Amino acid sequence: MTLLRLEGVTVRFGDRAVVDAVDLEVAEHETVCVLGPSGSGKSTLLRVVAGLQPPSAGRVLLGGADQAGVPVHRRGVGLMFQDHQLFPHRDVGGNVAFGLRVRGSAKPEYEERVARLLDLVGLPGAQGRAVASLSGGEQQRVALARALAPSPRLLMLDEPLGQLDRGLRERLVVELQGLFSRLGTTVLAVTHDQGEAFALADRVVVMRDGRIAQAGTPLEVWQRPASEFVARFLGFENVVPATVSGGAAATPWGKVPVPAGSPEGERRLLVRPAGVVLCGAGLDCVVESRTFRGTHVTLSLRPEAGPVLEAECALAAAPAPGDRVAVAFTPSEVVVLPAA
Ligand SMILES: Nc1ncnc2c1ncn2[C@@H]1O[C@H](COP(=O)(O)OP(=O)(O)OP(=O)(O)O)[C@@H](O)[C@H]1O
Repeated sequence: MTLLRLEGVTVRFGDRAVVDAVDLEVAEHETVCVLGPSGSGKSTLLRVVAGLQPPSAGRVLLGGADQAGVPVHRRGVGLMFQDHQLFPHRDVGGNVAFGLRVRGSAKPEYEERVARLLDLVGLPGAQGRAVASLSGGEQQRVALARALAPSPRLLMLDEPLGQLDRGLRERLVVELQGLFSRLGTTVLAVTHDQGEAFALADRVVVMRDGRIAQAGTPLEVWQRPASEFVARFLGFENVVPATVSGGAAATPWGKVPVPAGSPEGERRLLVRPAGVVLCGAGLDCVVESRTFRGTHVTLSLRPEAGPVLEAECALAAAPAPGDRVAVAFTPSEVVVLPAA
């Protein structure tokens, strides 16, 4: 069932639409991550759903009910923003209990719930600790427990792990995912970090200039970016102009095979690095640099023609900078994109 529905939501500041006719649905128990570069309108979209920003046009429906005129505290949404989330002068328990006390819960009732939430976020018994004594990751968990405390029907996260270092972020993303699925929480999160979005979300929504550039499962978006913008935003660099016909594309790198059924004509072409394969004969390149990625190596190759190519290869097979190599292209890793 649909919990949240946005219909043609537009927010204008002056004559600029920073959110532009956005339609979006979030199903119950679903985690949707809105992803996009800085300034694409992600936070503004969240603020509209929360009731912190009135839309200039369009409707926000929660559980089928139009939220026009419904104030923030009556929408039943939980909010967790990236900074200054915690009250520094309250202890951990006081922070988590805040929303419950405001709602008028009795002390024994909320104390039990606070204890259960702190267990859930991996901080059992931390009620009496001072906020200042917590690490960044612990503070993030307390903020999460506080947002979850009043059992919001929709939890909204704005750059939830933005301040944390990568290792901690990766661990917390996995924990959050488990927690949301155990609790059956419906989540709308915004982030500019594609790794975070792809790890957390059932569905990702990529925004560009206030509009939805693409929506789909992480796998769909990753495998079939809808445009050069989305491809580049995901970090893919191998995008060139191409003329597609008869199962191949004429590109600055020469002929590149494309998947069967690809659209023909003047297009843009994405070759994922995994589809640039070192082989005995093909496009001659010089290795410019290589970066170890743990499970594989990313190579930056200077081809005899066309722009620099990014390739991936196994650790053991990695050539060194300055080496001459030849590459061929694997059609399953090639995506024909619309012309720019
Ligand atoms: N109250 C406001 N008045 C005028 N312009 C605003 C206001 N709030 C936001 N904007 C502008 O709207 C655009 C979108 O802002 P928003 O914060 O929604 O983007 P974002 O995608 O969340 O970016 P970031 O990732 O940097 O937080 C920005 O250009 C911003 O400057």
